[in-house]
Amino acid sequence: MSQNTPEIDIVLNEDELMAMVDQLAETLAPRLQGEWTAINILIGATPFTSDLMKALARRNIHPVLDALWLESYRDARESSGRVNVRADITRPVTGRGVLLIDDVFDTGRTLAFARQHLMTKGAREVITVALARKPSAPAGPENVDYYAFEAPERFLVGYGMDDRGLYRGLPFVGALD
Ligand SMILES: O=P(O)(O)OC[C@H]1O[C@H](OP(=O)(O)OP(=O)(O)O)[C@H](O)[C@@H]1O
Ligand SMILES: Nc1nc2[nH]cnc2c(=O)[nH]1
Repeated sequence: MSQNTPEIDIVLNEDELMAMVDQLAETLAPRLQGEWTAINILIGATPFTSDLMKALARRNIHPVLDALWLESYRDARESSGRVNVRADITRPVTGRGVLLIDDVFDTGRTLAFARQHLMTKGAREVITVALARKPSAPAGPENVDYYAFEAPERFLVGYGMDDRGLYRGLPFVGALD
């Protein structure tokens, strides 16, 4: 990488990522029968959502795809403690199952907010899925329902995850100090 790029340690390479996403789709497929909406939590979950949707489609599962733009970190490496809605979903979810898709589950605030937001809109049930789960993330009833891997307690970048807007396009998951 260029001189101005910090040292990024590879946590998961592209092949490992694809295998994990495929395994998640295999696990989720039996639960996604009937009327489901998959919601990409913008911006970070976009590459993961794209690959998960393809893996589900290969299993003949075709949820409606929508997006919910939430923001709580902006350019910081710690949560602001508030979740702001920058743009809401575009189709009703009343009576539908909702699969909320996020890249990383850290303090759990974003998915807790999103779950409540979708239940208030009348979703029949909400399932949460994240690519990565931090070891310090909430357990018990606040836990994410499904995740692909337990990440190190470091700041993750790549495969959608950013540092001040950078590195979302990296095809692997990396960690910065
Ligand atoms: O579990 P939490 O502590 O809430 O952290 C997880 C959230 O943090 C990031 O969002 P961010 O606010 O940085 O927006 P982004 O998706 O645009 O990067 C990430 O995409 C998750 O949505
Ligand atoms: N990019 C990025 N965003 C996060 N939001 C919560 N945790 C993280 C993280 O480790 N990396």
